[in-house]
Amino acid sequence: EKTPEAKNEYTPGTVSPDERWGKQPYYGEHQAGILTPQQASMMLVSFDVLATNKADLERLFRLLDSRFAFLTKGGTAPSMDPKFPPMDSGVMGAEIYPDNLTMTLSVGDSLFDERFGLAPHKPLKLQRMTRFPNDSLDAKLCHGDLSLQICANNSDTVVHALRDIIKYTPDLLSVRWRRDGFISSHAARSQGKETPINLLGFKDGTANPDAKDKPLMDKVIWVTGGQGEPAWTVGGSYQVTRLIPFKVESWDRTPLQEQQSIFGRDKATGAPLGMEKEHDVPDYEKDPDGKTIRLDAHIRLANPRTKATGDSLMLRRGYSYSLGVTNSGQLEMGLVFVCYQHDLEKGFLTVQKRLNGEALEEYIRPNGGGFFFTLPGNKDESHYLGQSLIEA
Ligand SMILES: C=CC1=C(C)c2cc3[nH]c(cc4nc(cc5[nH]c(cc1n2)c(C)c5CCC(=O)O)C(CCC(=O)O)=C4C)c(C)c3C=C
Ligand SMILES: [Fe+2]
Repeated sequence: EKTPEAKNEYTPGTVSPDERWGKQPYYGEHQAGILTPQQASMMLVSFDVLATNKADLERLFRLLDSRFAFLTKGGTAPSMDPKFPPMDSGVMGAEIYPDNLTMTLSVGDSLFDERFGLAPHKPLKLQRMTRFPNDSLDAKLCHGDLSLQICANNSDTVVHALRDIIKYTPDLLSVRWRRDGFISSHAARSQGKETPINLLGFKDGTANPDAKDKPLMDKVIWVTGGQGEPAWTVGGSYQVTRLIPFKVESWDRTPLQEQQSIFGRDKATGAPLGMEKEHDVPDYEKDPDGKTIRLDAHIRLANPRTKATGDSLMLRRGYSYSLGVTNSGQLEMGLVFVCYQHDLEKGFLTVQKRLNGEALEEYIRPNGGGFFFTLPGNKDESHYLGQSLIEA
């Protein structure tokens, strides 16, 4: 009798006949969930660490490592002794499918305070997120000792993974804030070929650097050593998270022409204005006065494509969110902006400074998020995630 997995004849790297058997490798030089093609469902959870000494922080990292390894591999839910609480929440049934689950752990600036003696080992560019001019930050939605990005094909898998982590860490972690996100399952199934559309109706992610280009990823995304970074950070990356509500009621009453000029792209095709195809590259030298793509268009400010600014500075991995309504009756929806880069200053901070004052600001007001450093991957079962930091 074939195992259920064999029946589905799943080959790693392909879409399984039953997508729930899709598996992302857990062990490796880098954590999964960064270069992984975006799964349909995500959750971003920020935690305060309750551990008060380094030994307990190590226990936490070891525990998270073993739960991540189990959940991303999948398996049968452990059997239950009715005298004890069930080992598993049971929300996925008897079979815990891997479902392309990735769990990506990052550490915040506050983890390097006096509690664990880690201050001398802080990543060089890691800092507490500060307010940008158009922000209206809600303290309850900002920062955290840890960030956990959970992504999978289906949201029940994501919720199951969160419940598992919470169950195993009552004395070690407390949730600070969390946000659920989604992209269309059609875009997710295309494995990066189809660009997801955000809740302003624009393709979002088109000009991302090619995640399959390893030399480019080593240049743009991963800390590779030197440049004053502590040795333990090699293989990691800076993670920026921003919660960005949209004023969708006003946006939906804004003329198409204005919407397109704000981004600098055609809404239907995603092509830069004046061009035909989504992946055509704008030539700003031929448009110095912004007659075709205005000078304060989002894509032009984000990436002016001059020799001085360079090209690909970050990998964006954003998700839409949709909650209820605000106290004043407005739809509460927007973008969970997530990006990764090897240098927080050269990446997000430089780009965000250029975006300050952009035309899009009329329709957005960031209210949360934080800056984190994504730990290097755990290379094999004889190690644990975060070991290089604990042993630094
Ligand atoms: C600081 C970094 C960025 C923030 C914050 C940001 C917010 C933000 N972006 C969109 C929608 C789109 N962004 C697009 C392109 C784009 N955005 C950034 C950076 C930030 N965006 C970059 C670096 C780029 C690429 C520019 C380029 O190389 O040409 C696009 C166009 C399509 C694409 O390339 O993805 C859209 C659409 C929203 C809605 C938003 C916050 C509300
Ligand atoms: Fe953008």
